[in-house]
Amino acid sequence: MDKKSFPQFAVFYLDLTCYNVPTTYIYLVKIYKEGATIFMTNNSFYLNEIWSRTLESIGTSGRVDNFVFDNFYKESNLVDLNEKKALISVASFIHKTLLMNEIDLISTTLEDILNAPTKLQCDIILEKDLTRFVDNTNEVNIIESMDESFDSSPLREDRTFENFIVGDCNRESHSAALACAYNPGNLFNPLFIYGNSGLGKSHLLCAIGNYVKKNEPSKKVYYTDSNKFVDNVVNSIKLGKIDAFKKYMYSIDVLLIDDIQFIAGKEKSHEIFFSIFNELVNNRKQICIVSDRLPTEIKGLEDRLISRFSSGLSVGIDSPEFETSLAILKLKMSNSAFESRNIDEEALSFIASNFNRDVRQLEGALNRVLFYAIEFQKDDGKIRFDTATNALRGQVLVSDKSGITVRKIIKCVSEYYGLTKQQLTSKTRTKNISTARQIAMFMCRKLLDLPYIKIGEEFGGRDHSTVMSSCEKVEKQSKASGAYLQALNEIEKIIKS
Ligand SMILES: Nc1ncnc2c1ncn2[C@@H]1O[C@H](COP(=O)(O)OP(=O)(O)OP(=O)(O)O)[C@@H](O)[C@H]1O
Repeated sequence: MDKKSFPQFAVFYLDLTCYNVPTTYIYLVKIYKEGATIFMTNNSFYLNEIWSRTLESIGTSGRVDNFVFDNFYKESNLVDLNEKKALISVASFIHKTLLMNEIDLISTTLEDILNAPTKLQCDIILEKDLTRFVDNTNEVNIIESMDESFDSSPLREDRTFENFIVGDCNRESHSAALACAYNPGNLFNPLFIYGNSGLGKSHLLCAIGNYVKKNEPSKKVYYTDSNKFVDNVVNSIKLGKIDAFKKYMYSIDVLLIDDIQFIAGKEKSHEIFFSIFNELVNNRKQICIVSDRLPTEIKGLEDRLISRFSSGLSVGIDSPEFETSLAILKLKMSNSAFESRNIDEEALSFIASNFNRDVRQLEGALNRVLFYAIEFQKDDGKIRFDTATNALRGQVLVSDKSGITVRKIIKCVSEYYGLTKQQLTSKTRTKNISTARQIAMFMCRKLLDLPYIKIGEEFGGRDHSTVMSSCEKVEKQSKASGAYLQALNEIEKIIKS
């Protein structure tokens, strides 16, 4: 062969008599200087032949209902085959589910037809996924490419660093997220972002993904919430593809996991995630995780995962303060269909100061005002303070009704024990002050469901583990002493009054 002129073509014949197939199997191979690819094959004649014999055998075996056979089996095709694996394509997810249930029958029949010396692993793929892997010149590598189909969650392209408003509440998490996106795998690994619902954690996760995809398109980004991850683990185990799933996950460069708290209690997923975690971190691949609480506060999470999650950087994200809320509202206005509506600063300030528990609440209040304005406003179209207060009247009352805040809890508990508020949040450890402080922390957890870390911050920057053990002590003591329990009940009543 003249080695200087590439590409060249060669024809190979494959002897299939061991499989009792009379068809000659021909490959037209395109040879380059660096290697070769199969340019064309009569693969499909051969596969059709095998598959029609397999179906005939299944159809006449009496093991499948005729209706099912006509509607599901006959609609399938054998699209690839090698000595270890067979790949069958079907039209819909329902077909796939039904045939997966009968995979043993399919594989044993196929093995019989082929007179296969070893066991065959059969996989079922949707036709629509198949087209992604096949082009008209190359029919190979379908089986290898199948592993691409492990579902991720959609990465929201509209959530970027550019449209994330930064303030004191989220500065640290924003900087850490940006640093990870800029230099994945090398700075903080894993990055763990925690905070209450609606504060922008998923937004930051998507922003990391979008940034990497834009600036380093060769890197493989995978975004998933932990429910989807658990589904993938369960399905992969069911389909005998867990090794393929792990292999696929090992190939990811940036793994973004939302709401990790939902993995709690799912033992098998813990195990799989643990090995994926170690593999990625050891290979300097970036992992970013978000949760509504610190790893140590997630009940039902294995210790080894807690320690892995805590081994990188954990950053919190808080409720937006007034200025950040105002800036977010202005951004949302400029991006909304109501961009042209004129809303005055006072109306925005009203929303920013009354609905800033989280950003979702801010967005909801703004939308309510905008729709209210369209529905009821008959003046010059400018949305003013009174339009906003009218639109949100009921909502403000509702949020005012409970009225319980950390400040109120500290005030009530300190008054109950004849202490000052400063004593309650101080470092003093005298018994009566410690007892009152523990109760106040416990009430913050019970009545406001605040994360331990947040309670710690409110009580003079205490460690979350101190808060956790204070709450446990109060619970224990309330079970041991009737008088203590009575005091607790009285305090709770005062706080709620
Ligand atoms: N700083 C911010 N700037 C602009 N938009 C923000 C900001 N923070 C949050 N948002 C917006 O608020 C909404 C809720 O944010 P997101 O879904 O990221 O919250 P989350 O903390 O992940 O909540 P959950 O835990 O419930 O999933 C989204 O529309 C997001 O774009």
